[in-house]
Amino acid sequence: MTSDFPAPAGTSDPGPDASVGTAGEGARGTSLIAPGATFERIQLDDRSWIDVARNWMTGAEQLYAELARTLPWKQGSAWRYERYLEEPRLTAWIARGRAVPSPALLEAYRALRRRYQVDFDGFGLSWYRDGNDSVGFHRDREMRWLDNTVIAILTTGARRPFLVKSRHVPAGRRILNDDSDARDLAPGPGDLLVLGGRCQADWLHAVPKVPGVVEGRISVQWRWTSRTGPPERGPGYGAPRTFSRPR
Ligand SMILES: O=C(O)CCC(=O)C(=O)O
Ligand SMILES: [Fe+2]
Repeated sequence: MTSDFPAPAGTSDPGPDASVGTAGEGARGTSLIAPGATFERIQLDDRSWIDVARNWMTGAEQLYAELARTLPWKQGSAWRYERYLEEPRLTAWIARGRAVPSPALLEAYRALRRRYQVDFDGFGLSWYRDGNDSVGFHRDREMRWLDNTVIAILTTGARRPFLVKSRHVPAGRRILNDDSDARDLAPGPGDLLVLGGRCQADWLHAVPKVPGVVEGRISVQWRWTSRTGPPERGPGYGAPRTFSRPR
């Protein structure tokens, strides 16, 4: 399974404002987060883990339709093969302190903050319109400090593969596009994945293409970094880089 290019969503530096917008707050009387949802922790290695909470949120199909209809979706691009290519998905970013577009997302944000006791940055969203949209193996390097991060990802819409694999595989074993060592967490609507510890330093993740899938998937991502350890250097994922000889 391959994607056009590795491509993490836009994240931005945390702003000074720790609050979230209140649009729609309290509009829905009942909780959408399952109070008794089970969190299974997958220990990838000593310092990297992923929590999986199946059916964490109810109503994720309706939420998909609402987000698809109402968010300011953008077509991102990245510098690849010496030119800008369109990213095969749409993205949206709701900065911290801005109104949250849906009460369900505000509730999710609050539940995550309570559980993980970290101050997440804004809301990132990715829309895979069908099985042709994807994001290749990558790390969320835009966060810069990857030593200790928490990245929560809520799935709405279709179930798609979500692959995770170590980035420390001996070069000889890393055959191009061989994902046989990857683990598929296959999150369905309402499922929550939380990637923590050194996941962004030592592990790669991807949402590969699935030919023939026509339903869309929207993921919502909340990110936090401890801002400890050495920061990432080098260009961000979309930045121009050229490998041709200088003229
Ligand atoms: O859509 C997803 O589940 C993952 C998205 C992702 O990895 C990213 O945008 O950095
Ligand atoms: Fe990512």
